[in-house]
Amino acid sequence: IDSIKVEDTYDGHKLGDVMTQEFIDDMIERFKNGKKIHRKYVFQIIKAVKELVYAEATMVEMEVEKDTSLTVCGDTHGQYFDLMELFRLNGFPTDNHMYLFNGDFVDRGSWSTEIALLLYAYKWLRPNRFFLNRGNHETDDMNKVYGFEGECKAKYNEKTFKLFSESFSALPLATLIGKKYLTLHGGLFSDDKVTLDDIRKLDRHKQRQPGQAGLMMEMLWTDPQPQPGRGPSKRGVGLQFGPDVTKRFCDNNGLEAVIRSHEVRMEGYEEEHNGKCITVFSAPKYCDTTENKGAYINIGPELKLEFHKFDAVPHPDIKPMAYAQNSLMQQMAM
Ligand SMILES: O=C(O)c1nn[nH]c1-c1ccccc1
Ligand SMILES: [Mn+2]
Ligand SMILES: [Mn+2]
Ligand SMILES: [Mn+2]
Repeated sequence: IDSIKVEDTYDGHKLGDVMTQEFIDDMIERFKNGKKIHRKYVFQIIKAVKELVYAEATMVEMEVEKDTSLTVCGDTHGQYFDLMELFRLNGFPTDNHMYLFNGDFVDRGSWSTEIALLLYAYKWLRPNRFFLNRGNHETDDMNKVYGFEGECKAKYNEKTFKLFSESFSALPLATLIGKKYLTLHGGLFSDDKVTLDDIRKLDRHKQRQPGQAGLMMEMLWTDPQPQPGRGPSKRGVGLQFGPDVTKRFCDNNGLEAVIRSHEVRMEGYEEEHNGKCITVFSAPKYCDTTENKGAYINIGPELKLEFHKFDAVPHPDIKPMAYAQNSLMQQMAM
């Protein structure tokens, strides 16, 4: 990247070798005004974060220390202006206001590069105060179809997407909060015997994409169901798990609850399975069509869950999936 020179005419804040709050504040304003940042900085940010998250455990373990708090957010799906609304209501990330984003940062909404770069910039600035779990939309197959690949190529270039793709494969798959709440994007497993240690021991670097079977796929794809036992997934990938599965997993692993995302909820969140399976979704008015609220969860040092809902805000007139590459049929017709 050193060979790339930033032109004197570039009107944005300059980035040196380390991330700064000033750079982030300038980037937030540029993105709000429909501007981009220099591709040199895009490469720097993604490469720095890829190295940071690569070195993290497959299950990150963190505590909410005295005088700090943690906000858990669910899917944001490229809805940058709604993420700004969340930060306006709940506070921007700081040293003692930590954030965890529980996957599906990108795809669908047409400001996916803005969201990904902002979350990455915060990760680089405060790596031990800002946490990212991989979602099923941090994968090549989904990004090709649901807009992120097309948006990277349209706003930046092909290399930008390749770097993001490599960084997505490096992301942790779960984050344990205060030994009581396991957060992951999708949900639980086809096997009752899976323990936190199995997740810790999972070598995520051996398998870059989740595929159609296995622990990684299930962590990114499964959904809760009201009936006991396990059932087929409505998505054709993964499975559905009932309240008994969640109870056994929590009891076997000393957990209070599992916090997951991956599905829209009309109120932005939902406590299911007798409060042991919690869904949090942070993309209000999803795809500009569903009349759902967004939500986030605030957790203090006493590890109590405080649920907050919020509404979508107006955004520039760019539709969801504006950069999605031509559909496969159209591509074949080319
Ligand atoms: O984009 C979504 O709605 C989504 N969020 N998580 N998984 C999906 C999805 C969308 C289409 C097909 C399969 C999964
Ligand atoms: Mn999603
Ligand atoms: Mn998902
Ligand atoms: Mn919208």
